[in-house]
Amino acid sequence: MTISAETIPTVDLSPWLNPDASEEAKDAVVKAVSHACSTYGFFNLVGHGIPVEAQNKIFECSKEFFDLPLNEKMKVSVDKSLGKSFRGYEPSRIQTHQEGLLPDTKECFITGAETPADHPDAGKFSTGPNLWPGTLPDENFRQPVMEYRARMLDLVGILIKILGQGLPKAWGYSPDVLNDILINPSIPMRLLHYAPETNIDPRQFGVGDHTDFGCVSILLQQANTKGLEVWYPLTKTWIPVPVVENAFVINMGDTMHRWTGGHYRSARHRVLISGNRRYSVAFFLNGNLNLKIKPLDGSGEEASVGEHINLRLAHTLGDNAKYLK
Ligand SMILES: O=C(O)CCC(=O)C(=O)O
Ligand SMILES: [Fe+2]
Repeated sequence: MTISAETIPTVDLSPWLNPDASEEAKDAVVKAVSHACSTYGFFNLVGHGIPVEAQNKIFECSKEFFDLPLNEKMKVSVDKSLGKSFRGYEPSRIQTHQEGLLPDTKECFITGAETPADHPDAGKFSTGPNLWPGTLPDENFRQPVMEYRARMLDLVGILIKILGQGLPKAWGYSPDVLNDILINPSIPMRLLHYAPETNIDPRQFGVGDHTDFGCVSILLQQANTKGLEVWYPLTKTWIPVPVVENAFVINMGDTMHRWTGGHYRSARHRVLISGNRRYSVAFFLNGNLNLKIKPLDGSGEEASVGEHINLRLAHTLGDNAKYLK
């Protein structure tokens, strides 16, 4: 694979999923993923086996939801979610990632693992029942959203195994070393909508310069759109993340960065605004919130996954962090 400052790599997962593929072919997938994550922290994934119909369906769900009148969307706004579960509609201009920037223009609809309200953990950070808009029939919205989430959970499980195998051999860990992150994981997913903007202020972004908080993020970009960029420190430039046909963008978050002593890089990224509408879907493996992780390279202190992520989210919400209290 060539290192190019113009774009991020594309990795083909199909040999990993093919029971007849050779060990060499599977090993080449591990090497390609590991290289992409340690160099860029970002790559496009093809050959993942998730049908195009499932990708189109989730965008249909997004359109149905975001087309609702604001008062309907506000009926499921995040301030109505149980305790600190942080589910439902987050309106535009709520989250600010850097001092000096204006709040993000994106609006989003957040779901997570479905935990009933009477479960002992319901209401804890990122844990609880989802909020579903009453006006959208289950079969048009709730069911396909939950089906898509299940596909993402399967895919992220595969990625965690590959990432575990791709860690430096000199560290001496079993390839299963990352697997505990998948036990009862926090897995928020955001349907995202960027409305066309006419007044373009240089401090305004769809999503401002940030890193993701969790372990692994899986992003689906709408075809024929642009705006996502990733910071590449070697050239000190923002690299556009192109929409590759039938691909998911995979990126590493802060928890993975910290866990691997920075070996897998949580890269800064942002979404530019434009006069064009854009939809995307972001699935985040935060992981098991109770898990205590210590950098695998021996470089730092132990930290709990949940505390780390809660603090990072609260910071970006500023006054709106009341939703987490
Ligand atoms: O919409 C996108 O392309 C990226 C969204 C993103 O970075 C995020 O939600 O963390
Ligand atoms: Fe992000």
